[in-house]
Amino acid sequence: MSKVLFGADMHAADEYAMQVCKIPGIILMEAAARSVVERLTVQCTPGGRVLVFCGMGNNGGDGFAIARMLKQKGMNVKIFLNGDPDRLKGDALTNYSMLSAYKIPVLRQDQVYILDSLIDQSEWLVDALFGTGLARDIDGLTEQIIHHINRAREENGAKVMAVDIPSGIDADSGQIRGCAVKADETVTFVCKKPGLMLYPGKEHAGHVTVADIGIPDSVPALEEEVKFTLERDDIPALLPVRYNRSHKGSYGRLLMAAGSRNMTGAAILSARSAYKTGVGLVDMALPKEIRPVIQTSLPEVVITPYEIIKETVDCGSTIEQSSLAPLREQLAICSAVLAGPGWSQVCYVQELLGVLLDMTPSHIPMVLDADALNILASRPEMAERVCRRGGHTILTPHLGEAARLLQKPVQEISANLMDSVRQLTEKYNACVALKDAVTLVASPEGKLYINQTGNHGMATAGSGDVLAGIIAGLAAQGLSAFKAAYLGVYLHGAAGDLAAQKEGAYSMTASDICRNLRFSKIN
Ligand SMILES: NC(=O)C1=CN([C@@H]2O[C@H](COP(=O)(O)OP(=O)(O)OC[C@H]3O[C@@H](n4cnc5c(N)ncnc54)[C@H](O)[C@@H]3O)[C@@H](O)[C@H]2O)[C@@H](O)CC1
Ligand SMILES: [K+]
Repeated sequence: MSKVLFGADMHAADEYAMQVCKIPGIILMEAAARSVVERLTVQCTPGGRVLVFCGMGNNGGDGFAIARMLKQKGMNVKIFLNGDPDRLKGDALTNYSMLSAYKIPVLRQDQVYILDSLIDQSEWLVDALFGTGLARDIDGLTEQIIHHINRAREENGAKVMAVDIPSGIDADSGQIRGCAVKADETVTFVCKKPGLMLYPGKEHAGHVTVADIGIPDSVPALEEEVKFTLERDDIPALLPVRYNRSHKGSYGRLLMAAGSRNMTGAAILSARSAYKTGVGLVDMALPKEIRPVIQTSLPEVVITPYEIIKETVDCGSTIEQSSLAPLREQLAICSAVLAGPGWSQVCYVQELLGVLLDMTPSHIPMVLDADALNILASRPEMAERVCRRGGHTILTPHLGEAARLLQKPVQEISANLMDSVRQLTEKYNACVALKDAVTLVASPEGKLYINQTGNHGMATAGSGDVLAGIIAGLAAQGLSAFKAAYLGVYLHGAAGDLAAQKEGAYSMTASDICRNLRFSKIN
C-alpha cells in the first residue's frame, strides 16, 4: 500500500522531521532537488537549455538547488525568479545566495518581456513556482507566466517538469486555482498527493514519480495508513487466502438479490463477476418468471425465486409472502449479500430490501447498488436501518446516485468528491465507493482509498454491475467491508485496463471487463 498525503499532512511531516528528528530543512531540500535532477538528466540533451521558474517559498528553493546541480552537470541553465529576492527567507534564501558563485543568470519580474524568446530556446522548463503551499487563486503576472509556459509546451514542444506538483493545482483536491501549469512529468516528494491523482490535477501532472527525500517512516503522519492507494505488487497479499485442501463451502456463499423482468443482464453480469473472484457459491433471489433466462446464461448459479403478486406503484404488499420463506432461510446462512443490480424502479423491490435488511445479521457485509441506493435516497426509514448495521454495509453510488443520496446537485458532488464520499460514509454509517473517473472508497472510521486503475472504456453499461459483483464476491470470502470495497475497485479497474488493451477502449463492453478478471497470487 502506498500512503497518500494531504498538504497539511505533508507540512506536519516536514515540521516533525525538522523539529523532532533534527533533520535540517536544507538537507531535505537538497534531496528533493537531486531527485528532480536525476529525472531531468536522463531525458535532457547534454548541455541543453533549461529554464527554471522559481517562486518565493520552498518550492522555489528546490528550484534554485535544481538549477545549481544542473549547472554542475554542464547544462545551460537560467532562472526566472517570480518575486522580490529581498523577501526570500530560510532554506530558499540559502540556496538563492549560492547562485552567483555558480554564475547562473537570474531574470527578475521586470524582465518578463524577454520570457517568450527565452522559453522558446529552452528544451526543458522546470516549474518550481508553487508546491503544497499554494494558498489562494493565482492571478496577475504569475497567471501570465503560467500561460507562457503552457503555450511553449503546446506550440513549441518544450517539455515541462513540475517540482512536487504542477503550480496552480490544489494539492488536496486536484482543482485548478485560477490557472495551472501543464506538465509532462512531475517528481513529487515523500508520497503522492491527492491533487496528482484526482481530475483535473491528474491531467496536469503527466507522468508522476515519487521521490524519497530521507524523511524517516517513524514520522507520525507517515506511520498510519489512513489515506492510501494500491499498486500492482500490493494485490497478491490482499486477495482472500486459498488452500488446496478446501471445498466450495470454504469460500463463502453470496446471496444476490438482483434482476427484474426488464433487466436480467445486470444480474447475470454481477453474478458472473462474483464467481470470478473465487466465491464458492452464488445464490440468486429473483422473480420466478426470470428464472429460465438466468439459469440458461449462468449454469453455476443457485436460484431462490420469489413470486410477485402485482407490479404497481402504490406499494402495498406486492410479493407473495409464503414465497419469501426460502429467501429468509438463505439470508441466515449466507456470508454476504448484494442487492440492487437490475432491480429497476418497480414497487416490490422496496419490500424486498426491507426483508433483506430485517433478516441479514448485521455483521454480514451487504453491498447496496443501483436501485437499492435509489430506495435509500427516497425512504429515510431504510437509511436508518442501514445506519444501524454498524459499518458492514457497502454503498456503490455513481455521481447521480450520490447526488440523490446527499440531496445535492451532481455538479456539486463532482467538484467535491472527497467531501462527498466522507459525507456519505457519515450519513449512512457505511463504506462507500463513489464511482467516477477516479473512484474513491471511504470507511466510516475515516480511512480513504484513491483508485488509480481503469480507463474511459469502462464508461459503458453494465460496468457498475460487474463492480458490485466483485465487491460482494470478495466480501463473501471473508474480507472486511472496506477491504472488499477498495480491493474490488482496484481489480475492476485492472480488468478494465486489460480489456482495453485487448479489445480497444472504444469497443470493450462490461462483459469484457468480467472476462478479464483473472485473480491469482502470481499476477
Ligand atoms: N522541509 C520542507 O518543508 C520541504 C519542502 N519542500 C518544498 O517546499 C514546498 C512547500 O513550500 P512552502 O510551504 O514554502 O510553499 P510554496 O513554495 O508552495 O509556496 C508558498 C509561497 O507562495 C505564496 N503563495 C501561496 N499562494 C499564492 C498565490 N496564489 N499567489 C501568490 N503567492 C502565493 C505564499 O505566501 C508563500 O510565500 C513543497 O511543495 C516542496 O516543493 C522540499 O524542499 C522538501 C523539504
Ligand atoms: K511546482
